[in-house]
Amino acid sequence: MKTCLVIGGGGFLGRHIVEKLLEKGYGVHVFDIRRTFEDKQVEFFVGDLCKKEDLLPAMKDVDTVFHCATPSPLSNNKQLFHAVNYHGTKTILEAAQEAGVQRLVLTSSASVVYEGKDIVNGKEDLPYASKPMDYYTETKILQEKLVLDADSEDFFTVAIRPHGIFGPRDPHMLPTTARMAKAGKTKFIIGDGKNTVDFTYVENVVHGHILAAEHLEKDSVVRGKAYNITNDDPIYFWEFMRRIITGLGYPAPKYNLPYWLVVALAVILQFVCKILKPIKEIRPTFTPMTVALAGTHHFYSCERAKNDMDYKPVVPMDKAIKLAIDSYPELRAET
Ligand SMILES: NC(=O)C1=CN([C@@H]2O[C@H](COP(=O)(O)OP(=O)(O)OC[C@H]3O[C@@H](n4cnc5c(N)ncnc54)[C@H](OP(=O)(O)O)[C@@H]3O)[C@@H](O)[C@H]2O)C=CC1
Ligand SMILES: CC(C)CCC[C@@H](C)[C@H]1CC[C@H]2C3=C(CC[C@]12C)[C@@]1(C)CCC(=O)C[C@@H]1CC3
Repeated sequence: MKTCLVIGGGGFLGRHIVEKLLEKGYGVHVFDIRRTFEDKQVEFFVGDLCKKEDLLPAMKDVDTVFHCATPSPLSNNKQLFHAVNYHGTKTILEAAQEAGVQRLVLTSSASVVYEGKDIVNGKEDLPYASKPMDYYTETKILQEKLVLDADSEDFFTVAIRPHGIFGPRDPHMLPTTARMAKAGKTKFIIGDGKNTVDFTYVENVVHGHILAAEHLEKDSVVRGKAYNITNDDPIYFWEFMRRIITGLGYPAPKYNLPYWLVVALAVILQFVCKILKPIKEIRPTFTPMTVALAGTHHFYSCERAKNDMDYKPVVPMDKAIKLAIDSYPELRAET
């Protein structure tokens, strides 16, 4: 593993992987649809991962590819998800093999096994969701299968399944929560507030990716496998949210709403949005998927990563929450 290419390296997780690779002395190429930062140590390639001719120059002399590009998981664009996550990943695999790349680490998602029902200490051998709740999950499943099936004698692959990533420059968790808090929409707890979930600090996710890449050798057990990577410290969803919301200076959620009621409202809202789509595109924060995530248990075992690649989180939850909040002074409530 000498020169690495990070596809999606201009995004949240990708850029953290880039920073750690540089710190560890690797050569780094970045491929992304737009340039998001400048760094003299990095060769930045702007292009569309759906185009092999865009990818090939970025893969020259690269031995390891990290693929962590995706359209926003909170979008509902079926065509875009299929084009980028499925067909684009196929194109990446073809280009990588043509360019002589030896290893590919995919950022998958623990959500590939989640379909809105409780998951308690879920292991990697749970079946893929038979009814994925959104196009994001549907195409993450297709993508992961493609990548794991591509493992071969001279091209080694592995998939990392993080869950609920947060940290500096996170585009979803803290910004969405702060926006809702500012609009006075975080007064309510969905369900009894006792559902336990994983939230994972970005540096732990990076650590899991780099360990996987460093273990990806000919006789390694990690080849062709998926690995859950979490903080290994499940927390009540609403305790985590309370700490983020109050940490940003907003009042804690305090009124409970029945879970079934909010699910029903989200399903109705989704139906209304579908009808209105030709006239006006609306993207509600509360979809059946986000409501399910807020009201069910979903936490995962990382025993496999501990056993096969000696994984252990490097940043504990208390410190992670503090670092994340401190990194976002602009999201704080005005006083
Ligand atoms: N965030 C989370 O909680 C979790 C994320 N994951 C996975 O982690 C990975 C990284 O996610 P995250 O860092 O949060 O996402 P980001 O949106 O921050 O990063 C993804 C990057 O990919 C770019 N991209 C999108 N389409 C293309 C394309 N066609 N060609 C080239 N680049 C493209 C995006 O550009 P642009 O922004 O312009 O679209 C963006 O820079 C993804 O695979 C995601 O599925 C897994 C579990 C949880
Ligand atoms: C309920 C509100 C106070 C706060 C809303 C927060 C949500 C925006 C986030 C809570 C769980 C998050 C999550 C993801 C995106 C952001 C949340 C819905 C993912 C769907 C991102 C992509 C994945 O692979 C799985 C994540 C699960 C958790």
